[in-house]
Amino acid sequence: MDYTVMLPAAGSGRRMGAGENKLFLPLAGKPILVRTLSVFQNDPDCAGIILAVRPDERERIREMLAAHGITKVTAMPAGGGERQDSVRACVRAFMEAGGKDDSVIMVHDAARPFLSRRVIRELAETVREHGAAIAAVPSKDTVKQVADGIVESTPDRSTVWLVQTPQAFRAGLLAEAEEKALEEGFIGTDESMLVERLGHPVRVVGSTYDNLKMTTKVDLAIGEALLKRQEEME
Ligand SMILES: Nc1ccn([C@@H]2O[C@H](COP(=O)(O)OP(=O)(O)OP(=O)(O)O)[C@@H](O)[C@H]2O)c(=O)n1
Ligand SMILES: C[C@](O)(CO)[C@H](O)COP(=O)(O)O
Repeated sequence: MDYTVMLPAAGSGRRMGAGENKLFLPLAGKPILVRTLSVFQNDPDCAGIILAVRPDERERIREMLAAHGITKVTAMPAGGGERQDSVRACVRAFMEAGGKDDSVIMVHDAARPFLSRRVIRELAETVREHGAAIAAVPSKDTVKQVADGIVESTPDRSTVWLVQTPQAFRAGLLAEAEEKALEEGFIGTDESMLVERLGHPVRVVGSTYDNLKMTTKVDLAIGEALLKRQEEME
């Protein structure tokens, strides 16, 4: 089941505090960006990768792709100030290159190198039928809504899911949701929020707890430990 992946990689890694884009940091010897790209490079169902980059990093990334045998990147549009702008640049590049409204596209954070092929497959199958599907895990913790340091409410935990990427959509649906958000000045923290605003139902596919986003130094340490365990099991 073919899909094309939109990979926003144009962040600054402020919370990682590395002084450069965190995607260049090594995770057990390989840059985080290369680890994430390799998942899609090695997935026969992935027809292509569109990578949003910071213009001043384009050349360095090009060299990295060549050095690591990543051949599926078909476009590298300039990312924007917000993650959502970077994803929109990818979707526009996809459509301009002849992408069809009913093509399956996935959006995946370049900073999440541990996604599983099983989740990608289930998302692709679900989106073919329903148009929109996201990866998520049930919350293991009790969640509170808090205002000014005071608990306002406690949502029923059985209804709370922690959302990850990939998030998969029919291309035309996501493009419409993004353009509406742009027109209305709405900024969401994921693509699902934009599609929800169109009133389109978004399905949830059960993912794995190790599909972590490398956001802070603690995540890097956990990532190293996960890779070590994987190597020991192989
Ligand atoms: N303007 C932006 C912001 C983020 N991203 C990408 O979106 C993904 C998830 O974002 P996040 O983890 O927040 O990355 P950063 O923005 O780099 O980190 P921070 O918010 O700590 O600065 C990353 O792959 C990041 O490169 C992007 O392409 N364009
Ligand atoms: C899209 C996302 O990864 C879902 O958890 C997340 O919302 C990205 O958030 P960030 O603000 O870029 O860390």
